[in-house]
Amino acid sequence: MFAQEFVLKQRTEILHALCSSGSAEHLERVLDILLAQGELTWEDYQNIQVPGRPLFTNARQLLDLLYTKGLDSCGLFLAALKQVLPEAQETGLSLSGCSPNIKEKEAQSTSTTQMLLTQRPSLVSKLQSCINGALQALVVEGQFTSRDCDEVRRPIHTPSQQARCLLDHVSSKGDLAAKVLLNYIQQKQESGSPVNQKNLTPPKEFLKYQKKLSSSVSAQSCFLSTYGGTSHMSLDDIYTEGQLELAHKCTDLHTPLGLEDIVGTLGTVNKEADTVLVSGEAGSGKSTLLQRLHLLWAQGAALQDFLLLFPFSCRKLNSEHKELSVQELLFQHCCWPDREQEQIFQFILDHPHLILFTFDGLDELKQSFSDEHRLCCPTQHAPVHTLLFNLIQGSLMKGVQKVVTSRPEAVGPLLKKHLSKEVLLKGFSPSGIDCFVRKHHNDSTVAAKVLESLQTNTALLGLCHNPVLCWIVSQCHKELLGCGEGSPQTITDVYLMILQHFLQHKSLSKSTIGLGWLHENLKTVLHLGQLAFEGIGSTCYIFSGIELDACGVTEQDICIGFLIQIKDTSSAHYEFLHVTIQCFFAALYIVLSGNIDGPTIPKLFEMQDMRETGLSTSCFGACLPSTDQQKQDVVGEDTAAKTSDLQMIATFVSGLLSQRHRSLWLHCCPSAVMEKKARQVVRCLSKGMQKHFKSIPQPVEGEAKSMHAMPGFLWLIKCIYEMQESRIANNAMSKLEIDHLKLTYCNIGPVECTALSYVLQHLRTPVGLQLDNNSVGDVGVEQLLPCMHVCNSLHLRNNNITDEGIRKLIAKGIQCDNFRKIALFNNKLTDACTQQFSHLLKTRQDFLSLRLGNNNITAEGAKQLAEGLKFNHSLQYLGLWGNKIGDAGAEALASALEYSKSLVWLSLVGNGVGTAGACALAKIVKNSTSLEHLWLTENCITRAGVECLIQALQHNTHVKSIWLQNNNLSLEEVEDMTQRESRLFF
Ligand SMILES: Nc1ncnc2c1ncn2[C@@H]1O[C@H](COP(=O)(O)OP(=O)(O)OP(=O)(O)O)[C@@H](O)[C@H]1O
Repeated sequence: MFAQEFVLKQRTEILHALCSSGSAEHLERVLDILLAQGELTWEDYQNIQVPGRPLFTNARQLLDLLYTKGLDSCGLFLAALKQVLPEAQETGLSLSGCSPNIKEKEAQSTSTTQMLLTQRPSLVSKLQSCINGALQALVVEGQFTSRDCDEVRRPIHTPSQQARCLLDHVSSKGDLAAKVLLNYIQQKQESGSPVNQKNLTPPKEFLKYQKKLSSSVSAQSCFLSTYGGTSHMSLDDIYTEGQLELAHKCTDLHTPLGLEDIVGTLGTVNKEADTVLVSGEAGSGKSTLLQRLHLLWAQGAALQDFLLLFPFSCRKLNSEHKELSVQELLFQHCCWPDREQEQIFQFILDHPHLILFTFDGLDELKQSFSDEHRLCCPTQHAPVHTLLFNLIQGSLMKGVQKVVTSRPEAVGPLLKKHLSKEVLLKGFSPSGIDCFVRKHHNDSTVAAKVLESLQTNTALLGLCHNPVLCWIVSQCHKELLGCGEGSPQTITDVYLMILQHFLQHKSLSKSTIGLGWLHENLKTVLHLGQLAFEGIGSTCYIFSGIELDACGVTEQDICIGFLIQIKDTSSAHYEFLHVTIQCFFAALYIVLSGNIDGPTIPKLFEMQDMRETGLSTSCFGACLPSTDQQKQDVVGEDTAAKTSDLQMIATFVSGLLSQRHRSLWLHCCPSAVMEKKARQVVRCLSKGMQKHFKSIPQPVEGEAKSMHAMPGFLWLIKCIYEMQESRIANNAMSKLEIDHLKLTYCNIGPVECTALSYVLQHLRTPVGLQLDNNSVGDVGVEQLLPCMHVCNSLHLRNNNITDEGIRKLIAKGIQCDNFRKIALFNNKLTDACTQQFSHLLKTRQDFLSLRLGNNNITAEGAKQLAEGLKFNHSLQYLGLWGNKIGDAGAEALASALEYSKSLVWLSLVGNGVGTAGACALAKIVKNSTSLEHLWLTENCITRAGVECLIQALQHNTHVKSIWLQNNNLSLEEVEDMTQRESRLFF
C-alpha cells in the first residue's frame, strides 16, 4: 500500500496511537523529527501545535497537511511514527513496509540556529536533564533574561516541553544564543560522563541486564498508586514540580533547585559522604519525586551518568526476614540477571560511581538508623536493615550514590553525619497547585471552577500546598463544588470528604442520602479502621490476606478503593492508598470502635511528652486489643514514622470528635461515649498547652518574656484548630502571658499559619511574633490576618513573600493599633509594594520599625517610601540593606528624612548609593535631631562622599556611628578620615 493511501485508511488507528494516552508527547516527538527533516516548515508546525487546542485536533491537522503534501511526506511521517511508537504495531497499527528509520539530517553548512532545528529530536532529549544549567549559561552570556527563563520553566510544561520551549526561544534570539546553547550541551556531555565511562565497554551481559532493569523500573514507575483504583493517569501527565530547597542554603544559588540537582554536587556539605537525604512532611511528594527520577532515568531523559539505578522501598524491605548479601539484595529485590550474575556484580563493584541506589521512606523501616554493626564485605550476609545502614554510611560499596527519603522526624544526628547534603521537599508552590489541578482535570472548565473555589477558601488553598491533599481536593471536586458555605476548613474535613466520596461512589448500595452514608458503611469503616490501627501499632503498612481476614476486611471492603494491591509481590498483599489515609482510618477506629478502652486517647496524646522526655513511645501497643499478643511484641520497636503517624492520628481524632462532626456519628455510637472521648481530647490538649507554658523561663529583669517553640507546640495548636471551637482555643491561650513568641526554622507553611492564627487571636496581651525562616508565603500571610490585632511586631524574614502578600498584610495591619514593627528581609518584594508601606507610614503616626532588607526595591520604590516618610513622625528604624535604590533613591529618602525627629537607625548597606547619594544623605546627618546610626557599607562611595558626611557631622552631636566598610577608598584615605572623625567606621 502506498504511504498516502495508508495514512488515509488507517487514520483512526494512527490518531489513536498518537493521542489515546492523553499526553502530547508522542505527537510532539513526531513533529520534532519532521521539523528536523525539513518536512515541516516552522509555519506548518505552528499551524499544527496550537496551544490550548485539543490534542486530537492538532493530530488531525497534521494528517491533513501530510496528505496534501503527498506521498513522500506521508512515507516520512510513517517512519517517524514507527520510530516514536515501535509498540504501535501491537495495537493493530501495521507499519511494516513503511520507509526505514529516519536519521537526523547531518549538520550541513547551515547556520547555528538551523542546527537547532535539524538536531531537534536529540537536543530535546539531551536538554531535558539540564534545563536549569542551560538557562544559567544563557543568562550568564547575556542571551536570556529572567523573564525568558520563567517562560521556559513554566511548571505546566513537562521536561520535554520545557526543552522544546527553550529551543524555540533560543532560535528566536539568533545565532549567538544558539552557539551558547550548543556549546553548553557539548561541554555538559564531555564533563557529564565520568572519565572512565567515556571509554567504558561494559560486558554484553551487563548491557542486557541494564536493559532489563531499566524496563522494569519504567514499568514500576509510570503510574501513580493514588490513581490505581480510580482512573488511569500516567506519571508523565500528572507530575508537577514540587518546591525543593537545600537545608543548608547556599548563597550562590540563583535558579530554583531542579530534580537533577538532588544528585549533583550543588549544595554538598560533606564531600566524603555519598548519601543525599530528601526530607519532607507526610504527603509532600517524596515517593512521587523518587518515582519521577526513576522514570526519567529509565526513559533516558535524566541521570544518564548512572548506568544502573536500583530503587528500594523501605516499606517493602520490612518484610524481608532472611539475612542477605548485598548481591542478593540487589538482584532479588530489584531485578534478576538471567545470566552471568557474578560478572555483572563484579562490574558493579568495580564501577560504584556509575550506580545509584534510592531508598524510599527510611522512616518506615522498622529499625531506627544505627551505625553499630559495621559491614564491609559485599558477600557477607546480614539482616536487610544492617545492609542498608552500611550502604548509607558508605562502609559497604563506597562510592555508590544513594538518595534516601524520609519524614523530618526520623533524621537524627547519627544519620546526618553520613549525608553529603539534605534537600527539603516543601510540597507545591501556589503555581504548582494551579498546574496540578489543571493536569488532573481533562475538562478545563472543571479545573477553573476548582481553582476558583480554592481562591475563595484560603484555608483549603493552604492545605493544597501538600500534594496529597491537593490530590484529594481534585479527586472530590464534585463534593467540593457542591458544598457551598460548608466547604472544608481542616485536614479532617478533607479526609472526611474523600471518605464520603469513595463510600458513595464505590459502595454497592447507592441509597445513601444525607448523613446516613457513614452509618450504612460502618462495618467497612470499622474493618479498615482496625487494620489501619493495628498496622500503625506494629509499624506495618503492607498487609497479607491473613491480616485482612483477621480484621474482617472483605472483598467488598477492598472494592471501596482505599486499599490497593501491591503489584510485584508473589501472593496478594495490600496497602492503603497513602499512609495519611491509614492514619485517618486508625483515627476513625479510635473514635467509633467499642473495643477502644479508656486510656487510649490520653496515651495517644501523651506520646509527644514521652518523646520530649526521651521515654519509649511503644505505649501505642498497649492500646491494641489484648488478644493480639504477637503484635504487641513487635510494637516494642520505636520508629520515628510511628511518632509522626501518631501525631497525625491524634490530629484526626481531635477533628473527628469536634462538635461540628458529632452529628455524623449519631447512629454509629452512643452519644455519651462520644462526649466522653471528646472531653478526654480537650483535657489532653489543655494539659499539653499548660505544660508548654510552664516551661517558659522567667525573664531576666528588663527583658521581654520570650517563648521559643518546643517540638509538639505546633502539633497541639493544629489539634486545637481541628476542633474548630473557639472556647477551646480561648481556654488554651488566655492564660499565656508572653511578650515574644519565637517560631523560627519550624517548617511553618500556610497550614500552620491557619492554625496559629486561629489560636493566637485569643491571646489577652499582644506579642511579637517571630516566624523567620519558614515557608509562610502569600497564602500563609493571608492566614495570619485574623491574629494581626494581637501582634505588635511581625518578623517574616526569608518566607517567600511577594508584593501580593504584602498588599493584604498592610491593608489589615493599618487597622491594627498594636501593630508597630515589621521585618521582611529576604523575601520577593519589589517596588510594587512600597506604595502600601508609604500609605502605612502616612496613616500610622505610631509605627516604629520597617525593615525590608535584601529584596528588589529600586529608586522608584525608595521614592514611594519617601512620600510616606515625609508625613511620618514616628518611625525609628528603617532598613533597606541589599536593595538597589541607587543615588536617586538615596536623594529621595534624604529629602524626606532631612529634619526627622524620630529616625534613630537607617541602613542602606549595599544599595549602590555612590558618592552623590552619600552627599545627599549628609543632609540627614546635618539636620536630623534623632539619627544615631547610619549604615553605608558597600556603596561605592569615594572620598568626596565621605567629606560631605564629615562636614555634616560637624553640625551634629547625636550621631554615634556611620559605617563605611568596603567603599571606594584607599588605605591612606581611610587612615586620614578616621583621624579626623572618630564616629566614622571603615
Ligand atoms: N509532584 C507531584 N505531582 C503530582 N502529584 C503528586 C506529586 N507529589 C505527590 N503527589 C500526589 O500526592 C500523593 C502522595 O505523595 P507521596 O506518596 O509522594 O508523598 P510522601 O511525601 O512520600 O508521603 P509519605 O511520607 O507519607 O510516604 C501521590 O500519590 C500523588 O497523588
